[in-house]
Amino acid sequence: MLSLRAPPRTLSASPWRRRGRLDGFAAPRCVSAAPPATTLETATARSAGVSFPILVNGCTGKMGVSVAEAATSRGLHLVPVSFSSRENLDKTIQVGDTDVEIYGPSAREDVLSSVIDEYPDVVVVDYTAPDSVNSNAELYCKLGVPFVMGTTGGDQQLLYKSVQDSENYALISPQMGKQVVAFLAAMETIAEQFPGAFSGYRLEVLESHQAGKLDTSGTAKAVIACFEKLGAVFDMERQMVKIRDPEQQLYMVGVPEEHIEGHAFHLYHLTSPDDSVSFEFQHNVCGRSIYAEGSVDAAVFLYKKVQSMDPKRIYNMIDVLQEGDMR
Ligand SMILES: NC(=O)C1=CN([C@@H]2O[C@H](COP(=O)(O)OP(=O)(O)OC[C@H]3O[C@@H](n4cnc5c(N)ncnc54)[C@H](OP(=O)(O)O)[C@@H]3O)[C@@H](O)[C@H]2O)C=CC1
Ligand SMILES: O=C(O)C1=N[C@H](C(=O)O)C[C@H](O)C1
Repeated sequence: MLSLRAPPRTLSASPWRRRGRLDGFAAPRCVSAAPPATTLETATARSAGVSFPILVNGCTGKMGVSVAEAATSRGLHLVPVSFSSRENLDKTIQVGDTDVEIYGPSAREDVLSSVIDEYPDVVVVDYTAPDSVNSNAELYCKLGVPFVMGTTGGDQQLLYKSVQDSENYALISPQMGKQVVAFLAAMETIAEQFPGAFSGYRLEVLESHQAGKLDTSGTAKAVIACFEKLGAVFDMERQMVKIRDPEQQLYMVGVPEEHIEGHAFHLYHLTSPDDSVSFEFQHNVCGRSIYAEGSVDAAVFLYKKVQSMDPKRIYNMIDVLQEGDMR
């Protein structure tokens, strides 16, 4: 177990350690996960003309249940079905007034087909696990059901290929939080307009998430891709600092104790070749409400695209933001 006095080796040469208690990595003041009632009312009113069935896959998990709750709060019809990687779970999850029945892998194709028969305009939102991204996407594409892929990891190239080949509708994004999506959009714009502007700069990246997170942050990977276009050099395997130890998160990163089990802190530090210039960017999120609300925005956006038979078919959250469809 690592302590403040003995920082992890991976952090030993980093700017975060030089600052002692990572004091620049301060947590936001996180109060409540629930948005104020007035915001919900506004959102419900805004999506009043749009109501459709939504199936959230991964309701045994934390994001799945948060999205299901946000969807019902926004007046969408939650399909009372979700899937698990476990067979014969014989479990229901209560979300508001809905009892969501959980099915195992062997039943998922038949059950999803029946759902599509009953709710032909259903949209699926997927928050499962990195190792199910591709097989789940294959199934949604095979059955022609539009889906929002919030789950990170898997083979992203294959994911896009499955959607392209099937001509299905999908929205894929490792990041659903509006303000972080805006930051990512800004990074993509800078990278496109000024490629090589940070040539030779050293990049250091730290990401801290709850211990149960299986993969490296998909958001960090997307931001790093932009820094690479800007000319910074980064070796994902060797240089990425992933913090999953609650003690380090509490004492070194500064995550509030109540958010140790649900946070996403990211820090990117750039240093010029002669050490005379440095840049630092951070986005620190406590809880999951911004992703849950963004996921519902994504489902509403995708539903509208399907209804209007939009030819683009594959979208990301920057598309949603650009069309002014994020609350
Ligand atoms: N895009 C974004 O903005 C965000 C993305 N994420 C991503 O969402 C994913 C889930 O995160 P989180 O909810 O915190 O993780 P959890 O571990 O809490 O939940 C994931 C759930 O997926 C279930 N699961 C695993 N395999 C399958 C499968 N094949 N079919 C159906 N369900 C399955 C597991 O349940 P069981 O054991 O019953 O199978 C588990 O409960 C991660 O990839 C994370 O990175 C998270 C936050 C924001
Ligand atoms: O697993 C999480 O929690 C999160 N995953 C996403 C990612 O991998 O980028 C988004 C956010 O960091 C929360």
